[in-house]
Amino acid sequence: MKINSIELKNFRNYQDCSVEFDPFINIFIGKNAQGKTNLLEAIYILSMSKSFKTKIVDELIYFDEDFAKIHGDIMTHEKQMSLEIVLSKLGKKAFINHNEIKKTSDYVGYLNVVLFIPEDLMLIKGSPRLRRKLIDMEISKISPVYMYNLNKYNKLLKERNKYLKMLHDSHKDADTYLEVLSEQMALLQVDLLKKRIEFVDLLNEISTKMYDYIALHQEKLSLKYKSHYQELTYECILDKYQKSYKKDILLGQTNHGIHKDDLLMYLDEMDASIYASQGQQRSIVLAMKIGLLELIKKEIGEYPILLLDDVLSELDDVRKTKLLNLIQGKVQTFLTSTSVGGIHHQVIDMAKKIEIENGQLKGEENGRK
Ligand SMILES: Nc1ncnc2c1ncn2[C@@H]1O[C@H](COP(=O)(O)OP(=O)(O)OP(=O)(O)O)[C@@H](O)[C@H]1O
Repeated sequence: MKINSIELKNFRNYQDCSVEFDPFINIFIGKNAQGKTNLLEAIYILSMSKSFKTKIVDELIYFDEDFAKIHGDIMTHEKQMSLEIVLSKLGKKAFINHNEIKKTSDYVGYLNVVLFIPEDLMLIKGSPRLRRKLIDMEISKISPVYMYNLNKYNKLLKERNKYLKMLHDSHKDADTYLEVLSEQMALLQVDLLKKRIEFVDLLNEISTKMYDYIALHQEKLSLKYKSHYQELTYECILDKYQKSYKKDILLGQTNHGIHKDDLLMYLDEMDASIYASQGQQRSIVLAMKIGLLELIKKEIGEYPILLLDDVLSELDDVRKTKLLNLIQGKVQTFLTSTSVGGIHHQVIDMAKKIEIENGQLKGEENGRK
């Protein structure tokens, strides 16, 4: 899939912007704070209907304006489509081919992106929440049902935690309502967990190969999903709920479930969250991101778009070349850089270079190589 062009109105520091893209490599070049990441963010929002930087819609709208608009013409499965996101003080609206789409799970999936930002290095040593978020985001791109059920689960979890606090504060025991909430959550978890485990198994298979290629066969990467349940059955999950009613009420929260799970990473059986060096962490994240490109291609038959924000400077020449070899001629890629200096000359030669200054594209017609 590809984005042919994008138009922005009042988005971040872009008042009016329109740009056509190269089907393969596009580089946004500019000094600091000119709007390079903002442009990547716009593409990301067009894909996921939300930002990777903020939950506050107002921050996305040009100072003092009432609304922002992101419009993109895309090509997917050889079909041309238009996607549009309108952001205002009232929230956001999503449109496909000018028809409003109310449910996020019906919108996400037409334009798939894989994002790689410097903060992703935190995936290895940061909190399990980051790894769960990655799993959920990536499965949501390929499975609207998963996204829909996950939203339902999160709402139930919020409701259950609120109810547990109430039981705790009023010194009450478990009752029928807690039982009903637990049953509903157990039922949803069977499918959600199955999907997560399948996803991690597939990602493991691909990322292991990618790591082997990137890290020059030095050690073996393996990924494993960590769940709280012995068996993936409704009965087993519900039994665990029932056995932890007392503890849950005492602590006023649900102490197990997919919201507590983790993605474990090993290098030659050693826990990467403890032992991986900086270089190894970069290789793991890169292997996983390329693994995601391949996984999405396998699932939906097309490569997603790759967004690289400031990450090339984090990679050494060997990794840069390997990344380039893996995506060249296959994946539409957008990357940001303050200068062309840090970028492989092969990339520069074939890319469309888009210069950005203070929310304006410098001579769009000069953007071509
Ligand atoms: N809602 C907004 N309205 C107007 N300008 C905004 C808004 N949000 C952010 N900006 C401006 O956008 C600029 C930052 O843009 P961006 O993060 O894309 O920079 P960048 O070119 O990627 O820089 P760096 O190389 O430092 O990462 C800042 O000047 C900031 O003031």
